[in-house]
Amino acid sequence: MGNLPSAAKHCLNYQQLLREHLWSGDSVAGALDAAQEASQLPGLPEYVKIVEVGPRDGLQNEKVIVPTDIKIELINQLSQTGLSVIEVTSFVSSRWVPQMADHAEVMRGIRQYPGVRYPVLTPNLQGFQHAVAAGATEIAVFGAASESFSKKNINCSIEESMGRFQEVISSARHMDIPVRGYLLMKPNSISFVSISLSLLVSHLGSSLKHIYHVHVMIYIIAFGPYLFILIISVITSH
Ligand SMILES: CC(C)(COP(=O)([O-])OP(=O)([O-])OC[C@H]1O[C@@H](n2cnc3c(N)ncnc32)[C@H](O)[C@@H]1OP(=O)([O-])[O-])[C@@H](O)C(=O)NCCC(=O)NCCSC(=O)C[C@@](C)(O)CC(=O)[O-]
Repeated sequence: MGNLPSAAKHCLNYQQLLREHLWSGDSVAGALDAAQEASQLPGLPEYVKIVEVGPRDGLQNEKVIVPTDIKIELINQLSQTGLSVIEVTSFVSSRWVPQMADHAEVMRGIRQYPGVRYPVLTPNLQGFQHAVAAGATEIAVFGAASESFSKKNINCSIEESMGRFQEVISSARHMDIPVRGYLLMKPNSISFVSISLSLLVSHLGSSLKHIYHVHVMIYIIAFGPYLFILIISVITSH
């Protein structure tokens, strides 16, 4: 935690701030003051939730497949940095994403630290069932804002994907498993954010009554001399 850049520290939520101060030996009163001060700043949200997606989003893009024990060690070490949510892996087809083929081994192999949540991606009911069997207690579904992106990523239309998510979400709700939703879009699709979100919410409305957060995540990725901006909308249920 002490190594986090100060900008990142300001993104920590109240519980994190409190924990950080306790770890560093500062008084709880100091932590409370900092949290109260932050929550009183006009226009700022009460907290920002950080989801560390490196073990899943990062490693799925590696050309060389990272060995399972290294992934487990990475997640175990991340668990000790003060992060409260670490996305562990994805229960997708190994034909599509061979980098995530060891999803069950990784899920079973990590040490789950108290206070840290370990969600996984589940594109369909099969993925969800395998995830639960491997011990996942929190999941995320992911859809796309364009038909071509949806087909390319999860091999189905947007409408079909909604049906799959509905199955996954209903099953998750029966098991009291929290669900997050990603909505993927190309960088130039910013204007579609609100339309896509309202479509997604209205499609899933019946099974997603517990939604109360809609976030837009902005990724800025440096690639050589270029900067890419990726906007992702995230709906969280917890
Ligand atoms: C969605 C599927 C599975 C559909 O894949 P499909 O081939 O259309 O599935 P299907 O239902 O036609 O079944 C075909 C075969 O796949 C199997 N199958 C079916 N489902 C599963 C499953 N869950 N896990 C493992 N196997 C599965 C199924 O059992 C069958 O096996 P067979 O009988 O031929 O041996 C496939 O298209 C897929 O795995 N896509 C990968 C999508 C993916 O992981 N994309 C990257 C994550 S999204 C992302 O990175 C963006 C995000 C979220 O990070 C935001 C950001 O960028 O920050």
